[in-house]
Amino acid sequence: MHPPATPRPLSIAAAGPLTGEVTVPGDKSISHRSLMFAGLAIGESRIRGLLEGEDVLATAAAMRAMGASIERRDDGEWRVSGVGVGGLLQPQTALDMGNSGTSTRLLMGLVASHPITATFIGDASLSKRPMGRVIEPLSRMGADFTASPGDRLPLTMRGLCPAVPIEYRLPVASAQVKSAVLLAGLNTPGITRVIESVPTRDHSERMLRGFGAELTVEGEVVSIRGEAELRARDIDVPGDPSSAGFWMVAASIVPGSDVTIRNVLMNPTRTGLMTALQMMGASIERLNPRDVGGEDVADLRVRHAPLSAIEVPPELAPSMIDEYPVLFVAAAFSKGRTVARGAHELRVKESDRIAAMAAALGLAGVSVEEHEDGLSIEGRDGEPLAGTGGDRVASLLDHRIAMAMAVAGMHAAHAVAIDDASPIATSYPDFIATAQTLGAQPTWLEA
Ligand SMILES: O=C(O)C1=C[C@@H](OP(=O)(O)O)[C@@H](O)[C@H](O)C1
Ligand SMILES: C=C(OP(=O)(O)O)C(=O)O
Repeated sequence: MHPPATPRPLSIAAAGPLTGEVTVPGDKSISHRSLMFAGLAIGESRIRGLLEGEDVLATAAAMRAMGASIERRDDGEWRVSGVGVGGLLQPQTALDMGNSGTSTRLLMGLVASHPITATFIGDASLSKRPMGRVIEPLSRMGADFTASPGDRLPLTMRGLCPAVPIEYRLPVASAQVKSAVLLAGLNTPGITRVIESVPTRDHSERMLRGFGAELTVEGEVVSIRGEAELRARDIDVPGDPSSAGFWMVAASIVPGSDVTIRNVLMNPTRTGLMTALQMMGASIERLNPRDVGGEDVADLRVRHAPLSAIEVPPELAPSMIDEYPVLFVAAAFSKGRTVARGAHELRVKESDRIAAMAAALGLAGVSVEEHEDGLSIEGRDGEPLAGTGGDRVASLLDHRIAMAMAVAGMHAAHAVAIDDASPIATSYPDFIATAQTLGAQPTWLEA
């Protein structure tokens, strides 16, 4: 198994308004896919703005282990020369996926239709997450699996070439499962179809088309023609709306704040948090809207505003699935009781995010009711949080819990302490430094 990182306890307390400009790192979903698709394409792709977080670096290492040439230049641009669809090589050692569900499930899709055997391992968090949701369709396409009990990592899979095209109706709203099947379809003769009744992020569809795959979306049906040839291209990765979400909430809850977040991806499958915050009364202005490589991008100016509780529409869930932890923080400062249901998927992320946030907010003095599929939160109508006293919030190897609770600390009478902030490096290595530039005062504690 992946060795655990040394825990890095952190404390954060109110330090006045947050002001200034931030640039968030490249979108995580697009970064993973850039490396995978460029790694399968013919020719050299150049990628600018890649997220250099641990999750994406795990994807880079795995693609290298299967033959792609991937280099980072000193100016931050990444150059990738691919192996061609069908050209992935047998990895010589186990593929270490670290903490990353996206790397694991999408790469399993790629391996499924190549004539190679690969072992996937991950950290303690990833090793608890369900892989049956991809094992099931990929087995139908002909891949063979030996997984740990409960269809978990470590697992070894053997791809089949040629694989069998399938038509697959997603039993769960998941872009990772959709993408795994489409990626397996890339090297499968004929047409592979995925039917999704609830739309999820569509980066695989947009980007595969951009790389030259024959992919169509008709209503709920996504179809890809296999034995595709992908051609290298240049990619500018826009800023990650999930990372921007922390500053949207921080600026909304800390009195006097005025923060501009530059270059944020505004793909409508990703803007659910912004919609929910605006329903709560947040002041978020979309500035300078533009198109970057086929994606909508804008700068966001967020100013402090009193927030009101809402019933979070469950249909927003897929477009804000990773943002619930920080939405729960916004709810804790709102006037009234916020109810967020229909988000059962949160139980199978890096941690059980429903239980983790109920415990974390409870420790910081917020009254929370846990439901099987969400939380109800009694808002404090703008009053600062009490803080965690002598206790520390458990981040449970989950970057989003650590960052959400750091945001909560930015409007707390006494510090919010977090037992381990090291998971933040999986998706947002500069988060703490950025918090400091905006005026927050995080302090590292003794382990
Ligand atoms: O496809 C992707 O890039 C992702 C899909 C989502 O997972 P699910 O497909 O499990 O909902 C999301 O939580 C994850 O952070 C990234
Ligand atoms: C769920 C997440 O990522 P992954 O599934 O890739 O681990 C996340 O980033 O919140």
